[in-house]
Amino acid sequence: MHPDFPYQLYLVISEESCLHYPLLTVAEMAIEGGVDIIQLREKNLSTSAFIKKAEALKKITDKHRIPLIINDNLKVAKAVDSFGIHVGNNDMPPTEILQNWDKNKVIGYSIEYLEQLQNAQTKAANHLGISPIYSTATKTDTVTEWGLDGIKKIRSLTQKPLIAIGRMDADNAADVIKAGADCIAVVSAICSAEYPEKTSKKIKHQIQQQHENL
Ligand SMILES: Cc1ncc(COP(=O)(O)OP(=O)(O)O)c(N)n1
Ligand SMILES: Cc1nc(C(=O)O)sc1CCOP(=O)(O)O
Ligand SMILES: [Mg+2]
Repeated sequence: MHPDFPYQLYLVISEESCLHYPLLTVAEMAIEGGVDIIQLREKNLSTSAFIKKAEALKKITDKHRIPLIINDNLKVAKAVDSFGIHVGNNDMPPTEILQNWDKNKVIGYSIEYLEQLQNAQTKAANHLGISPIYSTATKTDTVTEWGLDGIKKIRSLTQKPLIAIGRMDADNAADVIKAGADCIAVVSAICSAEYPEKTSKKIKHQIQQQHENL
């Protein structure tokens, strides 16, 4: 486990991605199954509707004492006093977030190009999303498909916590951890599962087993 990011299974959730139950139900089931951290990623809500949903989700994450990350929107993150925010190359950059939010807040930043590892945004970020490991129908505006070799390369260039995202599931989680990722981020494998708790448990087990072997 990375000392600066003691989370192994990261749920990225939106209402749209939840196929069998409402978002709050999926979140609670996933936490029961071992999810350690949750990001609320609502790309089509107004800021006020995003805040309402984030407030409802934060009640659950607070109850279970796990961190809530807000995708993209600093106003929402501030309104709910979230643990942190996740941004990519088309969002407010980490350096600007640092200037406009409490210094103890946590910033995640997506890595799409190797050159980003040398930039000021990576330096300002607390952890990095490897974006994506494998191409996925859940997010189609991506550039690099990093694969296992990409994870190894990025691992050799930075000590920051690495979050693997993009078509992650129980079948590939162990290989991704073995390649150097610290944490696995999941949307559809959990949100579209008939049994989100059982699926989360399965993925978490694969991650933990692999961490023990390293
Ligand atoms: C953990 C994690 N990693 C990467 C992303 C992608 O962020 P971004 O590149 O800003 O794309 P959108 O999610 O905003 O579409 C993420 N959200 N979480
Ligand atoms: C939110 C997100 N970001 C990505 C990136 O590559 O940066 S891929 C992605 C969606 C991942 O969904 P699934 O687990 O269903 O493949
Ligand atoms: Mg973004």
